[in-house]
Amino acid sequence: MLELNNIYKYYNPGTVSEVCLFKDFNLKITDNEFVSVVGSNGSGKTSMLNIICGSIPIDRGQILINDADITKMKEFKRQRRIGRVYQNPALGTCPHMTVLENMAIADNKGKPFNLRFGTNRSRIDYYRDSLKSLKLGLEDKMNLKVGSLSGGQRQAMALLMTIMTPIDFLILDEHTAALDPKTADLIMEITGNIVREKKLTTIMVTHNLRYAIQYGNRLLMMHQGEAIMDKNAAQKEAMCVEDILEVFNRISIECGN
Ligand SMILES: Nc1ncnc2c1ncn2[C@@H]1O[C@H](COP(=O)(O)OP(=O)(O)OP(=O)(O)O)[C@@H](O)[C@H]1O
Repeated sequence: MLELNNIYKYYNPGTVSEVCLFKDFNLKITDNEFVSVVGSNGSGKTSMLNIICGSIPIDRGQILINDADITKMKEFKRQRRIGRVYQNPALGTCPHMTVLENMAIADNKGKPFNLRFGTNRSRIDYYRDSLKSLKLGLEDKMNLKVGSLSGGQRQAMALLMTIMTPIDFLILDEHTAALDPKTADLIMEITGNIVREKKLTTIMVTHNLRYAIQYGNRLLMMHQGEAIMDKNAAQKEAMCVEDILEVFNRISIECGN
């Protein structure tokens, strides 16, 4: 269980451009939930993910994972339990290293660094099988530099590398936004399979309302630092894209847009 309790977050505090984004913000995400998060630009989605991952500090409040207080835990330590895939496929992989080397690095995340070649025949076979499961032919490109792969192939690899070591949470930060529609569909299919097979608790921020409806068992809508809509699996099941659009329109009228 992940808990954000009574979170306050200010940007540029004490200046003329001070922004209070989160004011007593609360959110609980239970194990095996797959939460789709939607919301207008600037509603606080990425800031919420950054707070969970420890990429930005909070001004007040508490972050708990399974009752353990991680509020002060550094980002690199949280990364052992929280995997994150970004919008930019280049962020999750190392372009100058081969597919095999990238896989080996992900496999050895958190292990002590040494100069031995960190993989062996059985691990290579395991990487090949894992890559094969993506159905992108990457198992035949293990000696190619990752920088020569397409954005979709790199994003699929980034996903695979994120779940190579056991994690408690998978954070997807608009991870299909930079891909063409067909590749985005494919990455979402791979995402759905991985989340189901690994039973990962997942938070997916997306502007694609179709994905928000189709994937996940909970739907959140953020607005001005608040979760203004929170639908459980059954309620979400009964929703369609037009229902979300209707809420978007209502709040934008209320805001005078
Ligand atoms: N580093 C920062 N300094 C100042 N203000 C910031 C900073 N990061 C975010 N903000 C402000 O906080 C608000 C929320 O931003 P955030 O990026 O979390 O929104 P978002 O919902 O992820 O938006 P988008 O859909 O455009 O990615 C915005 O008003 C933004 O300008």
